[in-house]
Amino acid sequence: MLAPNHRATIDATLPVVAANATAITGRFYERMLGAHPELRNLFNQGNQASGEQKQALAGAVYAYAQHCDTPAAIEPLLNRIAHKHASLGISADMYTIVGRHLMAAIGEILGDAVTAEIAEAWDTVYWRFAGELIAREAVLYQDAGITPASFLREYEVVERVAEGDVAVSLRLAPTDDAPPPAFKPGQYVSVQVELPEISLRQLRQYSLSDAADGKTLRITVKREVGDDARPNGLVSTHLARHAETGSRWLVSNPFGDLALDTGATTPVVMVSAGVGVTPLHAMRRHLARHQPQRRGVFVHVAAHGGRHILKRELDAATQIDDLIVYDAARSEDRLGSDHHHAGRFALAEHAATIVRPDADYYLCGPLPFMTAQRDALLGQGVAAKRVHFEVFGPDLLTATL
Ligand SMILES: NC(=O)C1=CN([C@@H]2O[C@H](COP(=O)(O)OP(=O)(O)OC[C@H]3O[C@@H](n4cnc5c(N)ncnc54)[C@H](O)[C@@H]3O)[C@@H](O)[C@H]2O)C=CC1
Repeated sequence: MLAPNHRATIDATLPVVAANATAITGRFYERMLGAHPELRNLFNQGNQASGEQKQALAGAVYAYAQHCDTPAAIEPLLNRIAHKHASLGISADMYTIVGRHLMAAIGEILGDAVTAEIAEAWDTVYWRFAGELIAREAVLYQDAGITPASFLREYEVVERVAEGDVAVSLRLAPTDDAPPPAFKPGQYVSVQVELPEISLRQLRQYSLSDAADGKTLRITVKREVGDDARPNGLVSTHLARHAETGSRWLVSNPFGDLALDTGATTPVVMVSAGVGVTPLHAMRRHLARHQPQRRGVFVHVAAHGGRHILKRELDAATQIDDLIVYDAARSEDRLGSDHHHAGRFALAEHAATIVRPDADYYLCGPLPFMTAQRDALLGQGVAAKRVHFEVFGPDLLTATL
């Protein structure tokens, strides 16, 4: 529990910090990356350019300050961040650097309004937040048998398969003799690439798109085309271009808390759009291989057959009912065989197929898609704790819930 005087100060200053949150975190990144340019490698340059990174940090710190005395409310956010940090090799000493620049940025943006008492209360909140993450990350590293200094391992691309017009699946085998680490369906790895064009090394997370086979890991990478707000996906474009069979890459251990409960027997409902299919496809493959009697529904939304990622692997025999939706179907797409619904997907229209007693629901896709499906499921009477989702990239959904 925060001390009562700190709690009162935090509650009194939350509105002004919230109103200035993105200015504070924007200044924080400028200061910190100016003083420690090497840390630029750790931050997604696309998210920096679009401003999503600073919104996400602001959302996380704000949510923590508000809810830190109610662990149940804050637990999912802390776990999600800790998993992401473990996939990036974040070490405990980095929190000192972040803390110093975050407190300095608060002082710069809010000026004289920051009394010694206010600074002390926010410093306390920051260090509790940091302490919670450091502890969780230490456990994740220990369980994986790695340290932040040894979080990457070399893998070779042993198979490369085009997924329609938009993506490529890469099967990766460790170059040492040991098998790859075990993982849960739904988890992701970070892949490191060198980008000489921007003099940076970048790490990006990719969901594992197949169930474990004890020999390889598979990722599926979509070429991300940019727009006014964000540049082309530098890392995915680089991988799509250069990750030929035989090429070698540094890859993290699998992490991620959006994982199928493989010990349960209750129905599983997977709802994805676009490349968001990847973690849910791994769940589907796991069910086909290891729990063929477990029932469920696999809903996937793509524009059309050419954009339907992992389409060729849908036929494994399972108790899973498929609902494939093309919302911009082409003339060659066959309704009834390769898709079951043409037109915009609205979950409520398919509630009789999708909503099942005792089911767990996993959502993955663009943020507006996940928000719409979550709202629709709650509208159908599904309990919020049954709806699992993970925002890839900065966590703007948690910030908006
Ligand atoms: N583990 C994870 O959480 C992963 C998440 N992702 C995320 O998934 C997203 C996938 O993006 P793209 O493939 O570019 O998807 P996209 O933008 O191509 O959309 C896929 C389909 O969903 C439809 N759609 C989008 N919003 C909708 C809504 N609100 N209601 C109904 N239909 C909707 C679109 O019309 C389109 O047919 C990315 O934002 C990525 O960050 C990707 C991989 C893994």
